[in-house]
Amino acid sequence: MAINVYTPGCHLLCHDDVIGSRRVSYILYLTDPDKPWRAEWGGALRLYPTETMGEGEERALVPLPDFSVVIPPAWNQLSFFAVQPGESFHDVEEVYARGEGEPGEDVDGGRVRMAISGWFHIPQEGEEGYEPGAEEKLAARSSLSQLEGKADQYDLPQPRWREYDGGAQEDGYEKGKAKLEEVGQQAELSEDDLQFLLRFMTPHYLTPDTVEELSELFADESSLRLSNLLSPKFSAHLREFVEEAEKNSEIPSSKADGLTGKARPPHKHRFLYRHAADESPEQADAQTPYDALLDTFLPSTAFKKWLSLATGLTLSRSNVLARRFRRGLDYTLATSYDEPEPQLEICLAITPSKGWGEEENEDEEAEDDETSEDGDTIEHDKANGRASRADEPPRGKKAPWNGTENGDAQKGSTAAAPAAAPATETDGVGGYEVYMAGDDDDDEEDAANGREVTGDRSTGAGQRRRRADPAVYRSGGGAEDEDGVLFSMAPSWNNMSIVLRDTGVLRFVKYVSRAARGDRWDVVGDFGVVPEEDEAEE
Ligand SMILES: O=C(O)CCC(=O)C(=O)O
Ligand SMILES: [Fe+2]
Repeated sequence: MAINVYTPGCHLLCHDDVIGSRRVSYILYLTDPDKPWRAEWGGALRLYPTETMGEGEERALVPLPDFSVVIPPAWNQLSFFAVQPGESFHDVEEVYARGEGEPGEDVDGGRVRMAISGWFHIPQEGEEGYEPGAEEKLAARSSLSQLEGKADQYDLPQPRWREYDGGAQEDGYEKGKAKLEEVGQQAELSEDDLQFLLRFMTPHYLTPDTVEELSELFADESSLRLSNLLSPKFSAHLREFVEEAEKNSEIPSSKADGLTGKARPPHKHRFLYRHAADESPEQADAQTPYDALLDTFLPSTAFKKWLSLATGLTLSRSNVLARRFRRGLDYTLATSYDEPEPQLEICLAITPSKGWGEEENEDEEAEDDETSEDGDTIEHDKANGRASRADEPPRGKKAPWNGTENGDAQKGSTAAAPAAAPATETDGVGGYEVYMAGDDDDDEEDAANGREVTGDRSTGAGQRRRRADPAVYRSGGGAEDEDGVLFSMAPSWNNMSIVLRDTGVLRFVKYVSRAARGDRWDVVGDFGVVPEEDEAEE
């Protein structure tokens, strides 16, 4: 049994309450009896329907991305439901902050959602109705096992990997040329590559000096933040487009079918997405700037080449996805990266609205028309791009990610004593992306195997682990920020993060509060990294 108090900004993400032998969940609402709760204040208990996917061995129950039942709280109201593994998914709607000018005599306008909640369990040993093994059976079907098991195949979006074939053609390329010029994977950018990249990127980032500087920084940090990656001209077009698109509730569609959707299941994530198209359209001028970014620029071989040079890594394949996190709705829960080889992850922030807790950038785009379409020479760059070190504290006044992330805890299946997880004021409007160190158990295991967790806090999200002589083993304690945050970035316009993500590193996007001034927009890309030993054979 627990008492939870939700004040404006508080919410609880989707979960199924399954822990151990819980059978029935109940909630007794203790809102202010003298100020009847209003549905528009939020705070409703919302239930998610499930659907059965697959057949036979592949059969799994999966919750739909949207809730179907909404139960606003009320003084002295009792709600209860059966706890069913993989089925009893529910969440608590954000308690919305009072809008400007809305009446209300006290700070929260009376929006204090207090409730007592608890669980009745199946009969325990010695109790009437006790069935040996019943609890174990329940546990096996828990959402935790769903999380790791066969239900994954029904998750959306599924990765769509694009393989590169060395000299793959981009539109505007002279066929075959790139291939001839390419000596090894990390070849210099050809004149064609430069011409192509200059249609999108700030010229500064394409100069050999900058690329070299970036690769040195990256070697130290395993991560980079690049501001103003997109050229002023392209950025201005794109911004205009996204600002217009923000007025609709969808993600801008693609000519090809089946590329857009809503991420699910909601106990892992929810956001609108669009995959990069498999083929870049024949006519570039029929593209919106959003299409051009997603279908042409980021999946291009030229961009991969540049990324390879900027990181010193040999890259194999990519999976590019545009995302829109709608305020008051969307988030991702922390998920761990479990592949044995690290992967390179980029995120281009293209959120046009302000007020995300990051320093307010002056509008830098607009005027600069110098980056002409036919391509400036790289010497003629305006150095308005800026790379910063990953261990630099995030710019801005507050660091909302320094709070604990209990607001989004997947409590049902992982914690024994969940709390209501109220978000605090320092959470701001959310929407930021965070990389966090995974479970410490791994590190202990590594230590036992004579592996070292480097003690260097500037290592970035890579949290590189190297084999080390057990005699010089140092404990990982104090190695990273105390709260385990390795890297974070708030929504912003035209900034790119590049992070080498190691096995076990967690990543999530904090729920975007309805109080945000807009939605979080970004484009993310995952790139396969060819291990160094194999490079010779490539
Ligand atoms: O407060 C509510 O309406 C539901 C709370 C809940 O789901 C929980 O605490 O697990
Ligand atoms: Fe619950």
